[in-house]
Amino acid sequence: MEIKGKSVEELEEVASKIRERIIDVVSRKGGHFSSTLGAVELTLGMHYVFDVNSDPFIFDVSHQCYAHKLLTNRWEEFETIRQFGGLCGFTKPNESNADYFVAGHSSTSISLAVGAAKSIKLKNQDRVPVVMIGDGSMSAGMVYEALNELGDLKLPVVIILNDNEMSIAKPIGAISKYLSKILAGKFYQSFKARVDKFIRNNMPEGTTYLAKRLESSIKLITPGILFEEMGIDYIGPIDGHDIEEIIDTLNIAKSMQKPVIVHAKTVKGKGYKIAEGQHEHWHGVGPFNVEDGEFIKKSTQKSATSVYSYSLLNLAKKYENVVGVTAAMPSGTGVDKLIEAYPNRFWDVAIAEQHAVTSMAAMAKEGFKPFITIYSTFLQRGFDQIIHDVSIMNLPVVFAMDRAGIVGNDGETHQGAFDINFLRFIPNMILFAPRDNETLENSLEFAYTLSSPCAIRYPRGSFKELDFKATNFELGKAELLKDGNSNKLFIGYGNGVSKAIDVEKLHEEDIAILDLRFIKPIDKNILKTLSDKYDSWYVFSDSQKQGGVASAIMEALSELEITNINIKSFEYEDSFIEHGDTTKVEESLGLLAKQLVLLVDK
Ligand SMILES: Cc1ncc(C[n+]2csc(CCOP(=O)(O)OP(=O)(O)O)c2C)c(N)n1
Ligand SMILES: CC(=O)[C@@H](O)[C@H](O)COP(=O)(O)O
Ligand SMILES: [Mg+2]
Repeated sequence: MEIKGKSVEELEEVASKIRERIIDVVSRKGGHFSSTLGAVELTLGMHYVFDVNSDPFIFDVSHQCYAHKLLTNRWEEFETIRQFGGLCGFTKPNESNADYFVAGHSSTSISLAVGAAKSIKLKNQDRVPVVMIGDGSMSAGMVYEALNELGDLKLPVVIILNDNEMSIAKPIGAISKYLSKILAGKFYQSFKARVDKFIRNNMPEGTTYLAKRLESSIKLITPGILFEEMGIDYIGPIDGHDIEEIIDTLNIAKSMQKPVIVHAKTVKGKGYKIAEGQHEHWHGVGPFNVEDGEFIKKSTQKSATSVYSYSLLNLAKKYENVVGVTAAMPSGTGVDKLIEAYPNRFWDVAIAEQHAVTSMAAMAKEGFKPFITIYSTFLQRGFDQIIHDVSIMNLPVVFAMDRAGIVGNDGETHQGAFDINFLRFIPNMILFAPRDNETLENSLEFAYTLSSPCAIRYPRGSFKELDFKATNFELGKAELLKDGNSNKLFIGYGNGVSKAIDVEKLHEEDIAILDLRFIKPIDKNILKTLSDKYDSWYVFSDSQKQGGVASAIMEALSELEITNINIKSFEYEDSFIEHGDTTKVEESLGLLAKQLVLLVDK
C-alpha cells in the first residue's frame, strides 16, 4: 500500500483500517495483539519517511510487525498469520523483501542495524537502517553492546524506541524506571531537585550565583542523557500516536546522518479499549469475542506450566533455600505465583537470560537452591553462562525448561528443539525429564536433592494423562513401563513417552516400552539387559536428532560394546521447524502416531 504523500487525515484513516484488520483477524485466529496495535502510527511513520525497498526496516522481536506486513502487500494473506503454511507472526525475509531479517528473540535489532550501517558505508550507498525496539527489549545486554559500538562509530541509524511502559508483564529494572521518568517528565525535575539539594548541603552560603549558573546549565541536561553520553543523539519523548509529530521527528532524525534514538510514548493495545494499557494477557492471545474481549478457547486440561508452578510453590514452602528467576516471562512460566508468594526469593530479571543464569550461579555458591524457569528456546541466550558460571564450578542450579519441543504458532525462532543437544555435552550436567504431570511434580523434589547442575524439560500446553503410575526418580535409572513379546523396544524420553505409548497401541505387536528418564547419566545397565531381549529399538523424543537422545543411546551401546542393536530415531530432522498448530506441524514432519506406526517394522 503506497502511503507516501498522503495527508495526515488520510494516514489516520489508514491507521484505523489497519487496526480493524488486526482486530478482526487476531480475534479469530489468535496471535500477538496489544504490541502490534500500539505500533501502528510508528510503523506508518517508518513507511512514510523511509524507503522500505532500500532502507533496512528492523523490528525488534518483530511481534509488533503486523501493520508493517499489512502495508507491504500482505493485506489479504494476513488472514493466514501464524497458521501452518501461512504468514509468519514475525518478520521473515523469505516471505517478503520488506522483512529485512528473521526475528523472534528480542534485542537483536540494534546489532543488526550496526552491521547494516557498516555494510552501507563500505558499499557507499544512500540507505539508512531504521529500527523499532520496545522498552522491554531495551533491558537485554545485547542492546548495550550494540549502542556501545554505534555511539563510537557514529553511523547513521534511526532507532525508534516504542515505549509503552510494558514488557509482556510490567517492565522490570532501572532502565525501565529511567525511561518512565522521562515519559512522565519527572527526569528533569528529579535531577534538578537532587542538584538543588546538593548545592544547599554542600555549597557555602552566598553561592546562589553559582547555583543559578549551575541551574541554567542543567537545562542542557536532556532526558536522554544516558544515550547522549554514549554518543547517540536523543529526541523525545514524542507522542507515538501523533502521525504528524512522528513524521516530522523521523524526517529530522533521518537528516541528521548519525545515530539517533527517537523516544516515542505509546499505549500498548491502542485502538482496542479493553486491551489498552498494562494488561499482560493481551500480549499474546487466542481467539476472542471482539464485543466483550472474552477469550473463546479456554483449554480445560491442566498445563504443564501450572503443574510446575504449583509444585515449585510447595517446594519453596518446604525449603527456605529455594529461590528462582524468570527472564521477563512471569505468567508464561508460572513464576509470577512464586514472585507473589515469596518476593524476596523469586525475581523477574527482565529480558536478561545471561544475567539470570550467572546471578543464580552466585546464589547457588552461597548455599541457595536456584530454579531458573525459562523457555527452552530462550535458554539458548544464556548458553555460555551455563558452562562458564554454573557447570565448571559444578553448582546445584536447576534449569526448568518450559516450551520444550514444538511450540506451534511461534515457529522457527521459538521451537524448543535443541536443549537436550546443547546441554548433553556439558560436564557435570544432569539431564532428566518427566513424562506426565505427576512425574513433573516428582522431578522437582528430585532436582532439589542434586548437588550438581541439572535440567528438566516439559512441553507447551499439557502432558497426556498416562496409565502408568508415577514413580520417584533415582539418579541414572530408567523405568521399564512394559515388557513385550516381540524383538522391538520403544524408548521414550519426556513427552516422547506418551508418543511411544500411542504408537505401541496402534501396532499389532506387543512391544516393550522404556521411559529413559535420564539422558545423563544414562542407564547403561538397563540398556545392556534389554539388548539381550530386544534388538530393534525406536526412540521417541520432542527434540533434535543430531546429538540427541538416540545419539546418547548409541554412544552408551558403543561403550558397552553392544553391536547387535538396530536403532531408529523419531526425533526432529536437521532443519528448522515452521510455524503452525502443533498437530499440523507434527503431521507435516510425519511425527503423528498414525504416521510413525507405519515406520515400525511389522
Ligand atoms: C531473548 C528473549 N527473551 C524473551 C522473549 C519473550 N518476549 C517476547 S516480547 C517480550 C516483551 C517485549 O517488550 P517490549 O520490547 O517492550 O515490546 P512490547 O510488547 O511492549 O511492544 C518478551 C519478553 C523474547 N522474545 N526473546
Ligand atoms: C514474542 C514472544 O517471544 C513471546 O510473546 C512468545 O510468543 C510467548 O510464547 P507463549 O505463547 O508460548 O507463552
Ligand atoms: Mg513495551
